[in-house]
Amino acid sequence: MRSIKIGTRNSPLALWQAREVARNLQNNNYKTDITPIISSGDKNLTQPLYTMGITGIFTKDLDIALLHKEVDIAVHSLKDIPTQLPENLEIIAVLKRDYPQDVLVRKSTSKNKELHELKIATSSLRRRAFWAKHYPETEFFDIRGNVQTRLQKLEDQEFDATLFSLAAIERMSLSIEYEFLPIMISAPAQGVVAVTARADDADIKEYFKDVDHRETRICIDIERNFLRTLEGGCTAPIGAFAEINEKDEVRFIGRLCSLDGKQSIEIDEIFTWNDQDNFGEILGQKVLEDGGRTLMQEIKLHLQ
Ligand SMILES: NCc1[nH]cc(CCC(=O)O)c1CC(=O)O
Repeated sequence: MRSIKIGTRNSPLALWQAREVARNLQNNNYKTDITPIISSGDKNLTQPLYTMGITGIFTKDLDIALLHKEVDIAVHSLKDIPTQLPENLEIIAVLKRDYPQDVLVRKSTSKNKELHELKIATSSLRRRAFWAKHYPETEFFDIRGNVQTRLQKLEDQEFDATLFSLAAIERMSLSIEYEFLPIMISAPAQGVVAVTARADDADIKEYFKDVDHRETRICIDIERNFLRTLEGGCTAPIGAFAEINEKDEVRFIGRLCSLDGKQSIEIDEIFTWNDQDNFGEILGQKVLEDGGRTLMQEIKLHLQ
């Protein structure tokens, strides 16, 4: 049997996620081989990128490696994968979601401040807007880089706190203090590891049939269809979280917010799932009709 070539970005979090998928495959007696893809930019392509519909900055290089058959699968944080995949690529499996929440991490010298006093470092439109909705006087700072770099910047720079995905903290086994934030709604598909592959690779798709986690798949389909319905190719402060309760119903919470957090449209619904209805689209349409269309136009104008 061939060894399955796993493509991944080179960050510690990405490598952890790739190893997690490898562990899953090894449990089913498949051989694996992890290939970190470092470079971005030009590879010698005969076909222009735009004709392949490649958009995501985090996923682009791995999309190309897949399409060139340099790797058999790619592993990503699903929240980094655009709602529109390049032609002939598919999400063939998602792992069980564990930690979807955003959490607050303070620097050691800011432990005693009130939430509304904190200077917050985050480059996420969603995290800024949702935070500003509750604490409108907040001063925000940009922060980029992987989890470890961001923690170092937190200690070195003038801001008090930053927001992380709890999944990232757990996966990196970081022993840091964090606080849950009921004011946040996580990004669509946050906390979920996804595997992409070529849509016509029947062997690979067969290997992953048992890996795909059904409940997670149901929830992320709703969240991503909600996002796709709202955004129309533009990034905006959008939160979406679906979960299946003890009665086998789906609870969905979603939010579209203006960039400054002053206006927001919320949705909180419980429904019985079936595979005929596109609930994500139905819920997204609801938000659009409830003032979301105007809000999205304003956001697009601001971001241009
Ligand atoms: N924004 C980058 C990013 N993409 C995926 C994760 C973490 C893993 C996940 O939540 O799926 C992170 C870091 C973060 O949000 O703090």
